[in-house]
Amino acid sequence: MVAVGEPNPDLLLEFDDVLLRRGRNTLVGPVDWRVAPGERWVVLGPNGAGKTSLLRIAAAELHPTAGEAHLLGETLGHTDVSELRPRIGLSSAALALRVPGEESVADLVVSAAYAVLGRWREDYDEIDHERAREMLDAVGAGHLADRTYGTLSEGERKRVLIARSLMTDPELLLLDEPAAGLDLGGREDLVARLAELAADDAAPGIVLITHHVEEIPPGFTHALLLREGRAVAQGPLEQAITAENLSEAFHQPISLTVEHGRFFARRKSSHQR
Ligand SMILES: Nc1ncnc2c1ncn2[C@@H]1O[C@H](COP(=O)(O)OP(=O)(O)OP(=O)(O)O)[C@@H](O)[C@H]1O
Repeated sequence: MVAVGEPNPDLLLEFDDVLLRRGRNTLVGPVDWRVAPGERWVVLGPNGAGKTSLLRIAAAELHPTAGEAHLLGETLGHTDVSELRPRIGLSSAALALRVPGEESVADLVVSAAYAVLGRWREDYDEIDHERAREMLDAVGAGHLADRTYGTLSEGERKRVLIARSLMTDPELLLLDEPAAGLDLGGREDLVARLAELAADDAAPGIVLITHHVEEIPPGFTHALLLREGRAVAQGPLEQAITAENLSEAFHQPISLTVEHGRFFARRKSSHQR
């Protein structure tokens, strides 16, 4: 029996009535949300729904204004976030923008082990270099190790940043719109890689943010649909991703098809309504 207010040690993430306000605006919440080990979540919602804000709390980058956020058995506001953050892998557009163009891919990945951006020391342990190579291989980017970040395509950058976020062997992996800006081939390639990661029992718990149901990799298990900071639906994927819930989240009539574990959505034409 876990006392109220105490983190449940069996959960990776536990949000109780989490609320995030900036000025008069409520960006998130109140939201209750639980992520257990082995689960692969997608967080879906329209622009401005609060997805990135929610993820930044999950990354221990922001504290909730109200409610309680427990991460990996620790409670935000009652723990040293500098010890918590290395246990959480994060790949986001904000991080991508901070990477210097001249940074080598191998250094960018290996430096994650030291929670720094940019290679700040000359010598990393060989074991770190080996792991960096393994992580790059795991996302199909092993051949890019000697390139500089600035020379990579958008799709290659996304894969390298995911390799970096896996470097510390995190318990929770947070991916903020990893397929944004990718062309069709790049998206499909990334979705396939993420499906492989999702199927890997040794992989951490995963939370992936997207606007598009087409980007949900097969093997993902749960979904949280957000609208105006609140959960429209959450739970096992097939129960949460429905035409009805998507219509509510995106505030328009949506029709949905599912083929071989992939979802496809479009707006209903007027004669379908
Ligand atoms: N510091 C801030 N002060 C006030 N409002 C903010 C602040 N940061 C974000 N917002 C607003 O909060 C809302 C949620 O933003 P957030 O980036 O979390 O949404 P999102 O679902 O990730 O959006 P998108 O899909 O467009 O990236 C938006 O309306 C945004 O303008």
